[in-house]
Amino acid sequence: MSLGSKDQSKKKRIGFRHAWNGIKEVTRSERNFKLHLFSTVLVIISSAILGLQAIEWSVIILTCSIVLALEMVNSSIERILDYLAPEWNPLAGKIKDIAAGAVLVASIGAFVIACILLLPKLLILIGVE
Ligand SMILES: Nc1ncnc2c1ncn2[C@@H]1O[C@H](COP(=O)(O)OP(=O)(O)OP(=O)(O)O)[C@@H](O)[C@H]1O
Repeated sequence: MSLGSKDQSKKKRIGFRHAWNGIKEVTRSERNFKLHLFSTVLVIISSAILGLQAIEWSVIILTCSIVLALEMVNSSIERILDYLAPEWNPLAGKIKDIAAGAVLVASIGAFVIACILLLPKLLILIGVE
């Protein structure tokens, strides 16, 4: 039986609320996510002050979103493993390390991109170049 359009839009709203609850949960409980969120806000404020072009904004937003989303996936993997394998287990440890490594790779990439896009404009702004 197919859902009516009213039921479908209610289902979509509920799905969005669950996703929002997930964002609130990691913001509340994950120190690393808070750190990445703070860095994202800092980069966005700096980008606004330095006047990036549309394509540069797109790269910055995409990069920051990837880091935040990966941090959330990493937190989910940690919780799944804490639930399925609460005791010490070498395989669980390796899986957690790999997931944390994925976040680190994306974070290093984001840092390099932020330097490439923001540093030259910052140097011009403070009159070094
Ligand atoms: N059940 C386990 N068995 C073996 N090693 C584990 C286990 N749980 C955690 N570890 C090791 O401790 C590290 C930290 O795991 P933890 O679940 O405490 O994540 P965390 O401190 O929140 O890490 P992150 O900074 O990546 O969010 C893992 O990367 C892994 O090396």
